[in-house]
Amino acid sequence: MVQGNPCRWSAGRINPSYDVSRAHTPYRHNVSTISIENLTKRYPLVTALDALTVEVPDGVCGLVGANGAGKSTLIKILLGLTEPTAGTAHVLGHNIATEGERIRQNIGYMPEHDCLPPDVSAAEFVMHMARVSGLPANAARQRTADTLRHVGMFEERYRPMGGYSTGMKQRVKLAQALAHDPKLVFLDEPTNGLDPTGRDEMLDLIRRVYTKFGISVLVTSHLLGELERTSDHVVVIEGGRLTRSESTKSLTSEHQTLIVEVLDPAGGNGTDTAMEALVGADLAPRRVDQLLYVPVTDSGTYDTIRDTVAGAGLGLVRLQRDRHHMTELFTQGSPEHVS
Ligand SMILES: Nc1ncnc2c1ncn2[C@@H]1O[C@H](COP(=O)(O)OP(=O)(O)OP(=O)(O)O)[C@@H](O)[C@H]1O
Repeated sequence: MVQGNPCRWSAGRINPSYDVSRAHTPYRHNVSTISIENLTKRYPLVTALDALTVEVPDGVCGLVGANGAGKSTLIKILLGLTEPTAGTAHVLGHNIATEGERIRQNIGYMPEHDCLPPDVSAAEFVMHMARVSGLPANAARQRTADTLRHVGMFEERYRPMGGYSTGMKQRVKLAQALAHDPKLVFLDEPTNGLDPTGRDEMLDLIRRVYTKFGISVLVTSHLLGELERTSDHVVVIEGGRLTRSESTKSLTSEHQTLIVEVLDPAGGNGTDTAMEALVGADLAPRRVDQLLYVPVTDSGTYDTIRDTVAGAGLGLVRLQRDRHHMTELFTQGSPEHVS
């Protein structure tokens, strides 16, 4: 069960002639890492996945859904830990029903829950996982050092893991998923239990798993917002069904909104006047303090705002595109805009 070139990871650090065929791989939207067709999983009391069909491209893909949406079930099926009730899936081109071993040779898995033996050090544990995956002793030792260095656990690697903080444990779980140099890793809720700083550091590490080492990532979260800057692509599931599958860029750039700020040269309340005038021009402004947020309906919206504001005798101080965040797109009611 030796995976790929056992020296590639370490060679990346010490050898300038490192094989860059996978590192710094540009994101390729048209390459499917995982292909899922009509995947269904029924438990006696609940349907965890309901005819799910989706293509997961190369790169970092966020799998987002509320608790119980079916994320862990999907990962377990793709790993071959549980069988689907119906449907098929291919991981790295291999069929989950018939080529489970090939798939497992090429993927790493970071489980959601704490699973680290407390009396064992990180170095011993990651080394063991690399050996179990089939690496020869020397390569496993080198890879263990490299992965623990990558996740920032090199200094602490000889301490028993029972004394580690949650953040340190999450990092070791990530290191063991990477130890055998897989082509793809499944990370199940890697930011669980982390404080905001720890979460940001973990998200940066995950991003670098792809940009630095060329390992594709499927990362789950119940928090849509945190995957925005980490993921190239986002798959959203709800009740085991697909809600959305889109590139992060297109998700956050759709539904454009313009921020409008005006000034009344006569000294009155220009914002109220502008609000009234824009509604009269068939736009749908929303007011937050002295700013108006106006949804873009077509390419003429800019001109309409400019002309309407000028026609109302006001000065246009600001006409600026609002940047959308993924959380807004899935929030009920009026989104809160963050510029
Ligand atoms: N082994 C099982 N037996 C019965 N029902 C299960 C089993 N595993 C999961 N479920 C149910 O399937 C549904 C989906 O669970 P799953 O763990 O996949 O969701 P999730 O999106 O990963 O949520 P969480 O983040 O809370 O783990 C839930 O209703 C859960 O209770």
